[in-house]
Amino acid sequence: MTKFADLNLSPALLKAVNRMGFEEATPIQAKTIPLSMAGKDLIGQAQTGTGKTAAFGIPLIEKIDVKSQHVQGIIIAPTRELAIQVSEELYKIGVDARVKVLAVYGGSDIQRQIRSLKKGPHIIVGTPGRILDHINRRTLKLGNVHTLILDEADEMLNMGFIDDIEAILETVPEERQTLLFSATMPEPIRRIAERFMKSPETVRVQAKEMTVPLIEQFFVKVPEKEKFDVLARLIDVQSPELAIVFGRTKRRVDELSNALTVRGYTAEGIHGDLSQAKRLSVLKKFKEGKVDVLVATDVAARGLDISGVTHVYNYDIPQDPESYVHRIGRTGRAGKEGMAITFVSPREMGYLRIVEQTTKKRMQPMRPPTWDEALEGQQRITMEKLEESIKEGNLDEYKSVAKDLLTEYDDAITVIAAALKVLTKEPDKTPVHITEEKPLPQKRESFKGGGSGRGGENRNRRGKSGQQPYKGNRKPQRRPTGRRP
Ligand SMILES: Nc1ncnc2c1ncn2[C@@H]1O[C@H](COP(=O)(O)OP(=O)(O)OP(=O)(O)O)[C@@H](O)[C@H]1O
Ligand SMILES: [Mg+2]
Repeated sequence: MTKFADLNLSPALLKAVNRMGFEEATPIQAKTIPLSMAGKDLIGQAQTGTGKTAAFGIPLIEKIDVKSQHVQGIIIAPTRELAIQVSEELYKIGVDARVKVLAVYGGSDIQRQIRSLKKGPHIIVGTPGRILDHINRRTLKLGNVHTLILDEADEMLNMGFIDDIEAILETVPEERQTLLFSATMPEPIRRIAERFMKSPETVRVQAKEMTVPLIEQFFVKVPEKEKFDVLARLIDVQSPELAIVFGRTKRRVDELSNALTVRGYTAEGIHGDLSQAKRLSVLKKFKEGKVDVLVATDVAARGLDISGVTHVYNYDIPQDPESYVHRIGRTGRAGKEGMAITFVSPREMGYLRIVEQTTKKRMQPMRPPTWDEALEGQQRITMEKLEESIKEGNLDEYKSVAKDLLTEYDDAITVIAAALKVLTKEPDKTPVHITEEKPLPQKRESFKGGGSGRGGENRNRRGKSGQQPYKGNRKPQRRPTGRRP
């Protein structure tokens, strides 16, 4: 175990890290902070939620000359929400050292950003498009940058982003330090990455699996038509504290969040077609617990750190394994438990295998809950609320009404049953419309190019009898009762 005090940090940084409640450095922090402080180029790969932000943030803050007015560090992130989050974490780390951090991202007032840029921030965190925009307007000059960081590096070097990244790199001095971090780093992308770096060291936190062991992983084989009812029942049974439902398309996200709302859940959607103001307000409500279910495209898959997310539902299985790793990584962060459930239509089973081969972790089959089981789940929530209320006491104002009721109807069981019924959100059967998505193009289930010893026969042994009933899955955290009306 490495203490931050053993990492040669300045007093201001130690103070900040303490205030943030970090007791020990996580493995990726312990391994990369010294290398990074020594000026090495690095590719850092470690599981989701293991503190990669502070792993690159702490050494960067240490290297900032606060007397200078120049931008000295630049961090590029794939989404606006992530850029904001990273800038907030860096602000917390650097506040005692008086390091100024600014987030620049699309969809927000550029003139205001320009005014902030004039105030001499030391570190810029931004999305590629907006950073380039500022470079082209000459409102952002990177000639004094000594450290460049790509958060979610594999995503940033993905085809969609690479031109922008190259254009940004051209304006940063050659003798910079370059740091790349992600939970995933497919080999072809790593090769691209090395072109931008000077004899980089790859630091991988050795883990058996690419995903976090504290996340229980399940799949439900379910025809497209039945997915929505299964989702609703699972939410009823498992009563997540906060849940994220990932859908494949923007239309899917809109339809799912509407349908969930119709059925009485507090759900909202987030995707790239919404205004930035809307995206931020949805996310804020979710963080505050005013929305229980966030329905999202992959725009929310990478990097977002929201405490209290106990369940991730993949309404559609993601097309590539990396996306799966990042999506489910929105739960099970910083040592907490979580549960991930992936819906697979029968024709998409091949994708499930490919995901498992990449993560080196099997998903357990789960049987969809029945209506009765969903009702039991909701009744359990009501019971928890009641028990809590009994413990709290303070019921005097209700006791005389209770006495009246019991005098009028002398069967106490009937009275309590009626009260329970009124308080319980019964699984709702209101019809909803979800447009059917075409399944992904079929992939063969067989394992090409082997080596892991996990051939098809294991998979075939998973008969129906091997499926876990939902009940066996303890829910990771109790939702504080009384959240959902
Ligand atoms: N040493 C530490 N001790 C305790 N908590 C920490 C420590 N370092 C970071 N954290 C917290 O852990 C959470 C996850 O960190 P972070 O978002 O950096 O993870 P990540 O590795 O970047 O994940 P992802 O791959 O999903 O982006 C954050 O809330 C962060 O503040
Ligand atoms: Mg991260």
